[in-house]
Amino acid sequence: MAPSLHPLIDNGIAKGDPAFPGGTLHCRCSSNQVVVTLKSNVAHNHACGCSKCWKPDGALFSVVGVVPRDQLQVSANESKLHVVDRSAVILRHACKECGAHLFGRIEREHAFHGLDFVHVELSDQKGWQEPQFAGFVSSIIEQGFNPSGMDEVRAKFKSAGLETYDALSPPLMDLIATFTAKKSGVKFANL
Ligand SMILES: N[C@@H](CCC(=O)N[C@@H](CSCO)C(=O)NCC(=O)O)C(=O)O
Ligand SMILES: [Zn+2]
Ligand SMILES: [Zn+2]
Repeated sequence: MAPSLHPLIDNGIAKGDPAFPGGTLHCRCSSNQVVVTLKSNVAHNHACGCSKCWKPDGALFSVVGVVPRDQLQVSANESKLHVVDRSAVILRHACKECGAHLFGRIEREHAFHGLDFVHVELSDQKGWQEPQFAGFVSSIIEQGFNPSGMDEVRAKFKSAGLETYDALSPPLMDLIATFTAKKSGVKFANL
């Protein structure tokens, strides 16, 4: 049987609504759920195979997008959140009880500083931007996925209409490299 990439991808991707204004995310506890309100849609939503992004049970990939951090607020049960790994670049705030990651925040100097990372499957609403690409695909091998299955994984993404990359998409890698270049004082050559 083909492996599950992610529930939002396995049975075909539902297109989002570009006019969707945002909504709420909630953790998976049966009571006293942590609730996060987003005042905008997500951007750069993507499947991520890295070892740190939160994946639903049985899924090989996470689906994660970003919102400006000033558009995100924790609306209920904030005291249930803890940071999973304080040494990571993205500080992932997860529910201590159910383990769902409500948001990831970057506090250090970084190309993506100011953006929070969120998982739209934690919302009951429809209209969130659909996944745009798959990143860190080869990283699933580091977590125990047999490398012989990678062709099938990449083919499955392709049939769902997603490009696969082993880091982020070219526009996002360009943003990171531009940030690094500017930080080191590089002067861009004129074409
Ligand atoms: N092979 C590593 C890769 C981890 C990695 O660099 N992940 C990216 C993408 S996460 C969302 O797209 C990253 O920026 N990580 C920073 C962090 O996780 O704090 C692995 O699998 O762990
Ligand atoms: Zn919870
Ligand atoms: Zn990731």
